Amino acid sequence: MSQSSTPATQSTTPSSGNPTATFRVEVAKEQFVFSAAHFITFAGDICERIHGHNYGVKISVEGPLDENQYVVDFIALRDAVLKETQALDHHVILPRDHKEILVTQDETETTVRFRERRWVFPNEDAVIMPVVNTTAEEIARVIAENVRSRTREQFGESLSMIEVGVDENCGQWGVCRMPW
Ligand SMILES: Nc1nc2c(c(=O)[nH]1)N=C([C@H](O)[C@H](O)COP(=O)(O)OP(=O)(O)OP(=O)(O)O)CN2
Repeated sequence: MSQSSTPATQSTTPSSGNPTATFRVEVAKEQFVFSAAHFITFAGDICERIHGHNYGVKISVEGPLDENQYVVDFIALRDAVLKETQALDHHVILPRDHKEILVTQDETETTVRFRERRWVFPNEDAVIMPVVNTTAEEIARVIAENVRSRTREQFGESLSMIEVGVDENCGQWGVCRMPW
């Protein structure tokens, strides 16, 4: 017989080939790109001009193998990340928690103030993110938290770690790693 007669759902000992092995799934697809505008402050009070990036994303999760010998299904993880990248694509990303970049919304418009400067966007163009500064590191954290909550029911509690990297500019990665 060319195929195993063992059904995929039969319980196996995780990492049965080598009990000391650990496993990780990484997904880094060309589709994981989002084009978005942002600006940050740095060095205390320097506020960048608004500008855009073609951000890239990669993700990995660590944990034991399941009955399929998967950490998690690539496809499920890929689709969860795509929901995040698609929600950010062609938007301006604004910080919710910055002390001086103040973001307010009325029924139609999002107004942003930094000292004497002011920017106004249609609400549908703006994503207000729960971050202090919209750095690659903080965007990575939010994507990691969102993917974790989106997939927790499906992937269960046995995973140990999730890590998301956000690339701002062809190799400049901010990475966030957190417990599952
Ligand atoms: N650790 C981090 N460092 C920096 C971040 C960051 O998120 N994490 N972000 C920035 C700025 O957003 C900056 O705009 C980065 O953009 P970039 O285009 O790479 O910078 P340049 O304008 O110098 O690049 P060009 O290639 O000249 O366009 C800075 N640091």
